[in-house]
Amino acid sequence: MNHSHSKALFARAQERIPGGVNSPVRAFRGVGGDPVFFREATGAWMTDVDGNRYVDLVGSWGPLILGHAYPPIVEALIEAARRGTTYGAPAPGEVELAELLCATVPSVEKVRLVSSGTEATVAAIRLARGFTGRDFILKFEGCFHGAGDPFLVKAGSGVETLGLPDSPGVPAALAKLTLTAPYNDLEAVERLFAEKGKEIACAIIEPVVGNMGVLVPKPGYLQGLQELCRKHGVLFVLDEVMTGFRLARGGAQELFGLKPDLSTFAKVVGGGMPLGAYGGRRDIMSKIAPEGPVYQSGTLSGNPVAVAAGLACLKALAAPGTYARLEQLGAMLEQGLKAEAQAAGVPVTLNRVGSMLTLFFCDTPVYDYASAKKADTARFGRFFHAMLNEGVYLPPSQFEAAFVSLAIGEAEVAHILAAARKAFRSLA
Ligand SMILES: Cc1ncc(COP(=O)(O)O)c(C=O)c1O
Ligand SMILES: NCC(=O)CCC(=O)O
Repeated sequence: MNHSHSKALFARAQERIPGGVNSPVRAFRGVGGDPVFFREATGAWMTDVDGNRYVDLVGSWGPLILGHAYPPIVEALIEAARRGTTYGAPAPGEVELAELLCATVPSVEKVRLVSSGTEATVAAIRLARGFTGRDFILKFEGCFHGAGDPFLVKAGSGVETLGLPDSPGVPAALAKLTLTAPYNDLEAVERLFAEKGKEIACAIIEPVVGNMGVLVPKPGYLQGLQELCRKHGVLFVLDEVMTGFRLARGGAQELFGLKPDLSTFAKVVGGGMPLGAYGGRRDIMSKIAPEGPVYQSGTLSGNPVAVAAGLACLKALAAPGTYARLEQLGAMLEQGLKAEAQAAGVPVTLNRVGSMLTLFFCDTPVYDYASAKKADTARFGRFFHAMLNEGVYLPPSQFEAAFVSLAIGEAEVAHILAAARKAFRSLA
């Protein structure tokens, strides 16, 4: 594959953009080599600036559950843009989207729209602190909740890929307020709450983790965490930025029967446009300004073009069979990838929930941060490049989730598995 135009653009980009990218995970630091620049994408396929084509298993890191340039979304946002790209004043679509969110996710009684997942999680933490009057928060080792200060402590995703577990620039006094516990370990939370429970405003968690690769919650783990939170007056915050509208229409909380106090959303809810949301219990959400004293704002919050894309996306996902189809596609890939790895004699652990999956290059189970770190990242890097060369775009890090979209059909599944056969054999 020729990547000369990508290489030339990357050289220029590095002069003027830190690391040549506008978000660290896009650089190929976790797999080596230079990132590919893209010029267009439709459905399941992306075309790079050199004309190479790839089946996309990144989906812009989660939003593109319907594939690229899904026509009803494109039409909705063109139509919205014609009526003005932003008003800085309320508009009907915001009410419609808020009502739809509350109707779809019953724990959400009131919701505020923002422009990214990071904004949603930062606001949810401020609100939890403002509501409880407590300063500490609990997060889980290797979980990622965006690039807000409170979360850059034992964070996953690009922070893990680059080996920057605790970012400079976050004052130590602030980082000290973020407590951590291993994912999938209730006893650790029990011990922590026994000691410090009364000072902890909230526990925030990725219900199914995507940001150290996919990790599946042990049976009863999330329910147990919810109970422990209730017992200690700690707000239970589900970060559904990746899982919302993806694992089920009502997100991971529907799948696992949870009732969080607050939830955060982004990615799918914006249909590929910059849109996030946080919401939950009415009494808690009523503390947000101007109804209450906890301040949070945004010039482009509830942007009419983003809202139109979000509404079109959520309406399309309401079609019968959506989540069964995503499960079927995920299962086909899981079975096929495992079979190809086994045939080539390459040990792997494949974690999957619905349309989120990660192939870990290790033969031991992966259920927390420590076990994820056992994966052979150098081997993943070689697999990644072999797949890229065969026209499959995977997330460029062992510690990220691959996302399956509804644009993937039987032909794309066959393409991915044929590429994997070659890629696994090249490792053996
Ligand atoms: C679980 C989770 N929470 C929050 C975020 C932050 O979202 P954004 O990148 O839109 O700020 C992300 C992804 O970045 C995420 O995966
Ligand atoms: N796991 C990474 C993401 O979900 C967000 C992508 C980004 O940080 O650019």
